[in-house]
Amino acid sequence: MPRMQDDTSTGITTRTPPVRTTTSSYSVVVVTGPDVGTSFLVDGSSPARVYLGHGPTCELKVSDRRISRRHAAFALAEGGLRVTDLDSTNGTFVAGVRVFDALLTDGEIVTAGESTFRIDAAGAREVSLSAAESFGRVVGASAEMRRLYPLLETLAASDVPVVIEGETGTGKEALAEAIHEASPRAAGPFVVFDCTAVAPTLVESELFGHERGAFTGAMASRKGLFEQADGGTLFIDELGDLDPTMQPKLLRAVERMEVRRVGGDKWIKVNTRIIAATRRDLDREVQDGRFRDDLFFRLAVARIELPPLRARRGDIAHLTRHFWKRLGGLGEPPYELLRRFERMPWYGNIRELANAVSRCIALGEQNVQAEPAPTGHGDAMEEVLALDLPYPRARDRILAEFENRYVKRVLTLHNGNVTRAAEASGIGRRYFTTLVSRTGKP
Ligand SMILES: Nc1ncnc2c1ncn2[C@@H]1O[C@H](COP(=O)(O)OP(=O)(O)OP(=O)(O)O)[C@@H](O)[C@H]1O
Repeated sequence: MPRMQDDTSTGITTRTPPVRTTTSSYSVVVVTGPDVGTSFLVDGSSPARVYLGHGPTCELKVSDRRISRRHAAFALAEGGLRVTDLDSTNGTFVAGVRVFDALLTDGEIVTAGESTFRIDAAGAREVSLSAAESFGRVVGASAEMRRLYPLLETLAASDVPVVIEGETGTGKEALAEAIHEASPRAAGPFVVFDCTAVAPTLVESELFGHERGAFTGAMASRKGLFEQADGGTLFIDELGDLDPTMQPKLLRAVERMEVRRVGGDKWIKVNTRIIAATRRDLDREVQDGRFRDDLFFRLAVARIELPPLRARRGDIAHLTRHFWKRLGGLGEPPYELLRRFERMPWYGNIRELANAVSRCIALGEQNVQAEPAPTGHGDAMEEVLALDLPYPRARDRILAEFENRYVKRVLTLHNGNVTRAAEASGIGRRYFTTLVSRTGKP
């Protein structure tokens, strides 16, 4: 049974949805130019942004070469259809004026390249939205997210490469993992590679492994991430930052599903699904020659855009409740907190929201579950000193208490993510994990 919750007090309703909903709709019709007659209907069943361009994955794909690969985006907005120029080479014009962002209404004409487009209001339309309020670990009840869920289910069942796009903190990695977990590969490994985290000279051995003696310091042979992810999914984060010299090698690995370790001479077969993410506009990277188009075609078989949190405000209260509960907040998050959060811009997106919730809980705002202190009150150091223990035992007690509180706090601040908590603590992941198990935290 889906959860029923209606919080009209915050102006946001997270009610198990009516499966059908009504939205406005607009047709974008090519009225002059090489693609005259082509049109695209933007309604509530479209992705949050519908792209115009000559790139292969644009919904409104045109052959006009004076239009950039991903030239502009259309999105339904209150009172009209919003057009946003995506830093195109030749610009987007409304009534002869170059625009970067404009609200269009019925009958308006947009010009780009050698083409003109007419915007036709197509009336209110009824569309179906998924009734789900989450997709695995990815939580979201806004129309923008519920529109995505059926596509995510289809992608999870398939084995095609996927590219997830979105600003930092929008949940790209969480979504990749959710797709993996909902896929037939769920029992296999989910392995993460961040293209920005490894020096360019080490990327090859990281991805494909190396043989003993392949380079100074290669004391033993080692499997690369492609092999480690065999039978599962390899998530390549920040794909747009992959060094150009590595791009043909990655293409070969993805096309043939075989890798050769650095310093090795045999090709090793792998069975690894690739999901990649980027905060960069890959079309622009391709257009500007920084990213190979053949690799782009191979990986962007399916493309998902995760809208920024400020573009799906309907999720703010829902996510706040989710994190509040997950991070140990007592009862419901305070009403004032929800109101304040709903007004904030969230440039750091969901990561920023999760951190804000954990700060509220950790810093003892209303409705916060009390931290279990050793005796329930007072300064832990004073309490241990008052026991008049021998020095080594007193020191161990205080250290244990410090470690316990430190680990708990940093884990809370980083949403339980051990890797990030270890980084923030400035200690190795392995040592941090030892601390976690010593303090009995998850
Ligand atoms: N829809 C969601 N529901 C629940 N938790 C989410 C959701 N989206 C993101 N998160 C959580 O927010 C944090 C940031 O998400 P994630 O790391 O997946 O973002 P990202 O887009 O990959 O960020 P970056 O581009 O910086 O790598 C994670 O702790 C993740 O679990």
